[in-house]
Amino acid sequence: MWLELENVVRRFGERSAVNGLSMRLAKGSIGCLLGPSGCGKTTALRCIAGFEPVDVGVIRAHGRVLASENFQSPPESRQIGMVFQDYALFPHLTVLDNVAFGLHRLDRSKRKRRAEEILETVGLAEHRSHYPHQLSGGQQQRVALARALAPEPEIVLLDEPFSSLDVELRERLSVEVRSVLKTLNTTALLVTHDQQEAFAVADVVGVMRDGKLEQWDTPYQLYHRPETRFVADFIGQGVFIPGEIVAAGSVRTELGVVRANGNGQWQTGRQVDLLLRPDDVIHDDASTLRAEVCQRAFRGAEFLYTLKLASGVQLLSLVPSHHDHAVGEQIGIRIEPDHVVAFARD
Ligand SMILES: Nc1ncnc2c1ncn2[C@@H]1O[C@H](COP(=O)(O)OP(=O)(O)OP(=O)(O)O)[C@@H](O)[C@H]1O
Repeated sequence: MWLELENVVRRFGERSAVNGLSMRLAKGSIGCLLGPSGCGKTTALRCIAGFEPVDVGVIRAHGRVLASENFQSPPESRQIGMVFQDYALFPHLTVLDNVAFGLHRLDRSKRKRRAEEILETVGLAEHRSHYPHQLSGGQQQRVALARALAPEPEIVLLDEPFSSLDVELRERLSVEVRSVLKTLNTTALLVTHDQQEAFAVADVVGVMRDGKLEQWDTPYQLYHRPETRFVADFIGQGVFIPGEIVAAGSVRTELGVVRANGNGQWQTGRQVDLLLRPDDVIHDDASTLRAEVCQRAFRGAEFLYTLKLASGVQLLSLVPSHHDHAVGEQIGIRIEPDHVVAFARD
């Protein structure tokens, strides 16, 4: 593994900001720590970079121990590049000089060539003589990325790199940054509280809660196979509906018997909650199962309908927008069972 954290703990007084964090990232992979404010993402990143010591546990990277309880290698020897939220560019240096800044080991002409090469990769070659204030926020962040990548670090850490940008730019830049990292086969770890960003950039995402990971998985698995309710709630939209297990993998609900993937034991008679995502509830005129439209949000290509069952239980359903139904109308629905997940009720 190229980056490995084993049971890492970092305490501030009584409180453990990072509290038994374990994760592994393969060479060339992009990982992401995703979680609500205060869950310890930034502290974890700072421990990896060497700006915070580790109280318990070990951090290994590219074949070396970087930090453990009684050892801290200095940040500058870790071969780790950092990209911060606020770019932290030098205002009095040109784009080219900003990027060349970290290349002090190379001679002058090699520095310039390397800086030009990496500016080409991030699509900013023609801005090489500009100063940071002459660039847009997105361009400045790409310069910051180029500067971090120029010395060819073994790992790049990105701390909320897009959060000061507007939504549209954020989306575009996440895709661009992923493409640059993949082109260079760079191993990277991103920290964000924005799920869309995590999914757009990373191969593998860890949902953090109270200083540790709830699940470290592909975006697809996190969305369709959340292992805990916290992950199910934090990732994507959805509702829980009550049910009872009637056989392994079968749950009786108000919607009929639904096939489901379980995260608990399949004892017959056990009470569970089924997670239904908006894409699990399909609009089907031919279905005898009916639900009333309570709310609708137009999203261009689709409507997000909030539907009410006879019992009053509400569902969300994503429906192509040419199916234009009014609030109060009854529509036919069926459940697409492939991805339904059941959670045992305590
Ligand atoms: N230097 C510090 N001294 C004391 N407490 C700290 C310090 N740094 C972080 N903390 C605390 O540790 C917890 C985790 O903070 P951290 O910044 O790692 O969270 P985060 O998930 O990155 O949050 P955010 O998304 O809001 O930045 C918080 O309760 C924070 O107040």
